[in-house]
Amino acid sequence: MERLAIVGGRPLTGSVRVHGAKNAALPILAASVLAAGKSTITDVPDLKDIRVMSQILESLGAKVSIEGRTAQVDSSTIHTFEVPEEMMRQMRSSIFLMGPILARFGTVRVSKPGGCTIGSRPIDLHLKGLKALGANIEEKGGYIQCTTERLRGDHIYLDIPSVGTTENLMMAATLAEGTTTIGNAAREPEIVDLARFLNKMGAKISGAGEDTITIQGVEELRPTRHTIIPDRIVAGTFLLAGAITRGDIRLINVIPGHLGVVLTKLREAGVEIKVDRDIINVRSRGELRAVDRIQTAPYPGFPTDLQAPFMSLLTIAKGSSIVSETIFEERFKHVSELRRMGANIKVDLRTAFVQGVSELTAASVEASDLRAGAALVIAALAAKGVTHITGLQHIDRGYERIEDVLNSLGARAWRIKSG
Ligand SMILES: CC(=O)N[C@H]1[C@@H](OP(=O)(O)OP(=O)(O)OC[C@H]2O[C@@H](n3ccc(=O)[nH]c3=O)[C@H](O)[C@@H]2O)O[C@H](CO)[C@@H](O)[C@@H]1O
Ligand SMILES: C=C(OP(=O)(O)O)C(=O)O
Repeated sequence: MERLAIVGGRPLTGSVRVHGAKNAALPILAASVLAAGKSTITDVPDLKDIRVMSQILESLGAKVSIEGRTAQVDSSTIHTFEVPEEMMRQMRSSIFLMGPILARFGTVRVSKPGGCTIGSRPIDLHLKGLKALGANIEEKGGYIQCTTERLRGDHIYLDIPSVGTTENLMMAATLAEGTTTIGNAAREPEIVDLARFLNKMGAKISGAGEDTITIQGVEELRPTRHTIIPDRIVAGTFLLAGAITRGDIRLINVIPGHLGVVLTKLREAGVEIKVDRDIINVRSRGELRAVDRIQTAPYPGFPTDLQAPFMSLLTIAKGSSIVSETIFEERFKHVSELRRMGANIKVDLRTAFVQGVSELTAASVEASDLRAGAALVIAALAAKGVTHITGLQHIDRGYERIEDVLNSLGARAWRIKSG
């Protein structure tokens, strides 16, 4: 088992370049299945989930090469239309293969996907949408078999603006006969990036980033080249690291517009934020102040993926803050670990009441999921003493060598291997 040791209390200073977004790269890699031929995707982050996605693509028969942050996927050699169960279980994003394989080959067999344990995370909306597009779906022995002659466009309304469902259906509809509309679609920037990739492949998608997306089906797509957008959740995490350590850091390669409400809440907390095109400077000198309410919501609302890391900042902000999680039922697992570090947090169902304390103290804590892990890293950077964090496999799903980046900003963090 590996753990991360972090010495708290060192202000972070310097510059960091934000890597490409995991949540854009994963569906885009899956979308490369839609066209026979070699697509080139740049600024693909070097993360565990990306390696799992590339193994899945290879298991289907695609040729994948990743050098640095450039991935090339040649989908002309795909010969298998089933994703092995052990790979499906490794991450939620494995479900992104369902729409593209079905649309191109007329058949696909997958099992229920795994992923972070932050709630029940069913896939009913994905299946309902594919059925509306004419797929025959049979669920047996934990597997889901989908078949179709050719998908047909239809009007779909999502009961919840689900990010993954919007992406899966948008990919599937590109090769359907006729026009599909997706109402109550999710509007996250990663969906817009996927639509840009698909349109470069020859798809006819309009309205991505808005409430209703329209996809006019085409006969065939062609491979293309694309650069992934910067990761707004990683950017937000480093902004919080700068803020909690009373540091002064500069983030390069960010799209500030993707972080609107996060920047507003940081300013409310007394953090100085300066934006200049694709650069954000964060400086934290005065007192950190409690924030009246943070309520997670689909984009452009406050991102659920930054709820836990932001809560770490609030643990040492003066006054009482309220944090409500509306997207996932079990996304407060960081609370018990933050309490071990001295945080004063009470939880009532999906709302946390955070009473700021004067300081956190180091402890041994466990990351239960990716962003809970990020929250513990943020807290450890400010805590008195040396914090030890286990569960690093979760953190490595979303952050490239996090300790190296932190150390380049003046932190002291290192991995310890133990039996
Ligand atoms: C790889 C990726 O992009 N992951 C992101 C994506 O996850 P993901 O796409 O899984 O999240 P969704 O937007 O689909 O989930 C939103 C809500 O809808 C529910 N739901 C979803 C699908 C379904 O078929 N039925 C159903 O009930 C979920 O349980 C959840 O309560 O969006 C989440 C919400 O912004 C982020 O936290 C994740 O980081
Ligand atoms: C929950 C997340 O990822 P996934 O949907 O891949 O589990 C996340 O990125 O915070």
